[in-house]
Amino acid sequence: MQRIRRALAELRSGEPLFLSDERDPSLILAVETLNANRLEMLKAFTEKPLRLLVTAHRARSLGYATEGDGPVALSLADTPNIEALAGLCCAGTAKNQIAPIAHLHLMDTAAIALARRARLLPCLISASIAPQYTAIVAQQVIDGELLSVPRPLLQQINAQTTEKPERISEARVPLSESEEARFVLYREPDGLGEHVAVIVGNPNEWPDAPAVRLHSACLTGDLFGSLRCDCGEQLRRGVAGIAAAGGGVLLYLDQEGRGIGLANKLRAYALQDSGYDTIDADAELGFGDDERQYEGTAAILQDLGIKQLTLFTNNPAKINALEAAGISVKGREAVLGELNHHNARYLNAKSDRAGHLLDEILIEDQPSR
Ligand SMILES: Nc1nc2c(ncn2[C@@H]2O[C@H](COP(=O)(O)OP(=O)(O)OP(=O)(O)O)[C@@H](O)[C@H]2O)c(=O)[nH]1
Ligand SMILES: [Zn+2]
Repeated sequence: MQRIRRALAELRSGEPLFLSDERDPSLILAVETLNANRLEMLKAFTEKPLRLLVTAHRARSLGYATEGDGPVALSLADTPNIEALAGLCCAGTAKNQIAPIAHLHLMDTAAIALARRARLLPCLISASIAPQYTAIVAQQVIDGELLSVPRPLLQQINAQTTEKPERISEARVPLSESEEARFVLYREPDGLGEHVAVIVGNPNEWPDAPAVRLHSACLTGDLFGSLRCDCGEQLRRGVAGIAAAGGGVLLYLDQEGRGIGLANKLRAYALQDSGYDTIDADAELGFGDDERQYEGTAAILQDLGIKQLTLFTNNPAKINALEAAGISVKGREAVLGELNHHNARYLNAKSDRAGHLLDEILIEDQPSR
């Protein structure tokens, strides 16, 4: 776990990682952190063309006929240029500069999972280390200049998401929508994610299936009242609804941008301003429709003693995810925000493409801007 945490930090700060696989020892770097020096450094260790690792979503949006969820490796010409690389990772002008497909290495899938977990663009550059440089790389690892990530460790990256968040601290926080409220903070085992359970009302007086809302963080909507989405209203109405239903929990989940992080959500917003809808924009960036995971969420509910609940949501996928994790969803209540001309396109896409139950507010299709 400690090494995975360090690997996430290295990747985010633009340091290379040494993937110490016997067959294909290589250095990887996140493309969004690339600069001319870092690119030269990678090239200095290899005699083969550099490879670009992208997700299946990104490969498909680049026009590759790939099936399944696994990543795709592209073979880069001798002198890849940073702008063209960025264009291959993120919607840009590079679609006509299609590179040939390269061989996948055993650690590629886990490496892409690591980039996702680091909430970076899931796009990595990889350099196979030429045999004459392995001793230099080994020395850098010994000197602490380079972090080595062995294959078994990297393969744990997905498995670790099933570890339970830990209860850290709590306090009474009266809210305008419910004066009787306590905030309980849970920390993910990787030490990065933090979720808050807002306990509304007195748990001893809750109904048998207490009201629960799983609210995914939305800095723009929750804090600033962004008109691009409906989150801020849903947050406040969620607390009020839970209080009116006799109490329960609003879980404020560290899942900004449907799990892709704020940096990527802002990238997706920029794409939406050039015509993509919310789902296609995420696909252009290499992400699926919804990258959120709910195993930790179910563990928090269990820690709070909740085995059955009434869910405040319009998203059937959340009901399915909780049921799959062993929590019984006895009923559903809608939590609606307000339709406006900035969020109409977003809400329509959620209804038409992601199956959200929003008929009550989607009276008519309005232009987005
Ligand atoms: N990637 C991405 N995330 C967005 C966008 N707009 C809002 N979000 C995020 O979406 C999450 C909220 O998801 P929604 O689809 O609005 O609602 P939900 O949580 O699935 O369902 P409800 O329970 O009905 O609210 C928050 O994490 C927001 O930050 C967008 O255009 N792109
Ligand atoms: Zn929002």
